[in-house]
Amino acid sequence: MTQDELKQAVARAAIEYVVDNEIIGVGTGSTANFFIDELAKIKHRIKGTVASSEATAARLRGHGIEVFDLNDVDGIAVYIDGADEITRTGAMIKGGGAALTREKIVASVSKQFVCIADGSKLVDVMGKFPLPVEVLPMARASVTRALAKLGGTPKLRLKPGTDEAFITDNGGVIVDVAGLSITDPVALEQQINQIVGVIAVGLFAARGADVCLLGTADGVKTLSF
Ligand SMILES: O=C[C@H](O)[C@H](O)[C@H](O)COP(=O)(O)O
Repeated sequence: MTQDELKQAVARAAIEYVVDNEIIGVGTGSTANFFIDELAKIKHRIKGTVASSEATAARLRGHGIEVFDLNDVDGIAVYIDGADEITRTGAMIKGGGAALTREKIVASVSKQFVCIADGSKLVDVMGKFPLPVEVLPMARASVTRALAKLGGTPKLRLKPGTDEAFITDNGGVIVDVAGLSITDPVALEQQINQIVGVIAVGLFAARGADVCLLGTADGVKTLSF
């Protein structure tokens, strides 16, 4: 099976977790996109969605699925999203698609977090995937210096093919920290959150996934945390 076929398989399996007549939180990225396409087939069953990025909102609306502002909903039954890395305890690195801050906000108000990922994302120790940190532009240099002290190599994310900083949906920039070996994700998440100028860090450890649907050659495996 190709990686895309694995992503499609977990996206299909995630439909089981959609709660009828409720608001569904929807993540960002290639795996989440497969999920949106599956959700479109049962859109009549849900009340609507909250999106974790402008790109996701546009794809949902393109399918005729209602997208609510988070401020206009009382709660979210389930949040479904991909990950860049996930451990066997449900901690994740997210933000490869630059949507980490809104993803974290939507996840924080959702009753259940269902991670959908192809098998390559499951790791024993996170950090092979550079850790994304969203930063206020005026604090780029000071936050980069603080992140360097943690032992990794921070690098400003650029717009593809340019030497200009990539700008997020929130007007922030992303600093990707390579070369970390994240043995205590909860502690590192807390430590990075305390750096002044950090908007959010792409470590989802204090609030990790509740369930992971992992696409493997032997089928979709369900990990519960
Ligand atoms: O900002 C993007 C998100 O955190 C994605 O969920 C993550 O990067 C995984 O994306 P993909 O499903 O494309 O591998």
